[in-house]
Amino acid sequence: MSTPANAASRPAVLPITKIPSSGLPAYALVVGDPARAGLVAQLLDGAEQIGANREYVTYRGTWRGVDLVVSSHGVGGPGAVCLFGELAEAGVTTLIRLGTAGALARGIGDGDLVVAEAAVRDDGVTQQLVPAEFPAFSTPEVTLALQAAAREHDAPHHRGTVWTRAAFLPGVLELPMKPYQRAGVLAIEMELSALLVFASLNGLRAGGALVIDGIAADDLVDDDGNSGYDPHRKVVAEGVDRAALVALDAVVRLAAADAAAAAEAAR
Ligand SMILES: O=P(O)(O)O[C@H]1O[C@H](CO)[C@@H](O)[C@H]1O
Ligand SMILES: O=c1cc[nH]c(=O)[nH]1
Repeated sequence: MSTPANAASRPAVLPITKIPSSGLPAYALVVGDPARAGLVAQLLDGAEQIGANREYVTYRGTWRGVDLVVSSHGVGGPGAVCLFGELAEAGVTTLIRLGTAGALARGIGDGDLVVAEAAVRDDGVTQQLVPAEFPAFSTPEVTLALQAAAREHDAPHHRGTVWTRAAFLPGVLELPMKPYQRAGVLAIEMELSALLVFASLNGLRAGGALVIDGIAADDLVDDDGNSGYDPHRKVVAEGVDRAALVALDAVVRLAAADAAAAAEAAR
């Protein structure tokens, strides 16, 4: 049998993340911080690092019998989309962002989890992929799996919309924090809408579980311009540990449902 020219020339690893170019499992957790990817990998059975380049560090392993990858995407939507694209090319079809975020609404405490139903598209990249009116929404079954897993782990959690914003802190322009707060947006972070839109455009499933690391960084800057943003507190680390288990168990729930659907289809 002859080999198609493009298959013969396919690289063993992909150029931006250096992950294998094919054969990855269907499920991925994506996180901003490479150290967080390592932390999740430590929970997995048989974890091995399968890629490391720039801010992108990827591990593969098994959680409760489900094969999955965990990858870091760094800070910001444009770079994160590079990871999502290469994961999809290599075989991933479901992506859950396990991130951190600042609280925008009252009643959301440090270490709490926000399960995202949708995101405001201020990510600075998807405007170049599809018109701005296109929605950024989580796949409903991913949202429900995350919520069920959060309940199972007694993790304090909230479900709703988050604001994905390219600018970590504002410059001289006024950004619409107050209107989004009045609209009920729960939290602010920097990559989720890029993931949700990328997933929609590519027929993938996606969602987000975000650990609250304080109020929005905008509101933590003092009169002298010093930032009080501190995502390194114990309450946040404990929230991340809890959220990692929630996200992994959400993957188990999705995998079980996928297996049942495949068995049903085969009958
Ligand atoms: O902790 P991660 O997942 O990186 O998420 C949040 O933290 C970073 C800002 O410090 C941004 O990437 C933001 O989205
Ligand atoms: O992106 C982020 C993360 C935490 N807090 C913020 O205000 N923004």
